[in-house]
Amino acid sequence: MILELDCGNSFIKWRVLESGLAEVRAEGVVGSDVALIDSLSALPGVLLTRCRLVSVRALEETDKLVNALVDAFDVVVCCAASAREVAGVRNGYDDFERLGLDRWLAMLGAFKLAQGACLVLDFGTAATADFVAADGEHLGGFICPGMPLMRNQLRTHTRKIRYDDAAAGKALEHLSPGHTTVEAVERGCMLMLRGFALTQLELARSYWGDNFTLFLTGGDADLVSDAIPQARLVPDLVFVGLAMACPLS
Ligand SMILES: Nc1ncnc2c1ncn2[C@@H]1O[C@H](COP(=O)(O)OP(=O)(O)O)[C@@H](O)[C@H]1O
Ligand SMILES: CC(C)(COP(=O)(O)O)[C@@H](O)C(=O)NCCC(=O)O
Ligand SMILES: [K+]
Repeated sequence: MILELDCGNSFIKWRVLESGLAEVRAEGVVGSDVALIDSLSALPGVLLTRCRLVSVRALEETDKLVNALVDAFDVVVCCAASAREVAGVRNGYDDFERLGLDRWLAMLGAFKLAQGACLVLDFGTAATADFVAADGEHLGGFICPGMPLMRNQLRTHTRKIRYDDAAAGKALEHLSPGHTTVEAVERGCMLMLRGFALTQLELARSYWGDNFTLFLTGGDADLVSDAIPQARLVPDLVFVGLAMACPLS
């Protein structure tokens, strides 16, 4: 079986596939290397042989995780690496190695699924936008703080904004102006995310009219999805690209 990992700045997204099949046997989201190994060890009837992984973490941190996986499961690990061009998509950064690998893989996945121009919006620790033209040229992108960074900046850098995560979830049941601190902050940050998304959508329209596909991905994608009904919500977009960057055959 194949283990797939998407190591973001906050969470590790994992899933286990049957070798040679697209079928997902098990999947999850964990906050640490130890929690990952524990979750995988607890899976009944799973024998991992290979692993493909993408990480936006520091090299030493990623190496540490790879070593832990090899020790625990004796897997052969393939780490996605930067490239100038894959599957018809051309990296648009001045220095192609500086482009976040999660962004790159999400673009590869999106271009494969769309077969044409696409806008990829990823809502994780950071919120990112990337534009890929119909000929596969990456036109560049934008990065801004995602929901966890926005709320934590307010909680850390003000004296009186304090609330816990449980209160945060409830505050987002509506989007009317808040009557409590938690409602005001959570709804305000959510509107910032939506504003970001709608601005990217306008830019894409100015480039391509209606001839493009808009993809939403990342753990907080559902915070903006009902504001953009025409978008395709593809939570595993990075994994689609990961399989392209690390073919295991
Ligand atoms: N099962 C989950 N565990 C943790 N966070 C989740 C989960 N499902 C959705 N989220 C949301 O996903 C966000 C993190 O998104 P993610 O794409 O995993 O970030 P990153 O790739 O930067 O680690 C969190 O702010 C949280 O609101
Ligand atoms: C922009 C990111 C921080 C997003 O990371 P994430 O929110 O998915 O954890 C990551 O793609 C990254 O570290 N990129 C390198 C800088 C760049 O893409 O220009
Ligand atoms: K991510």
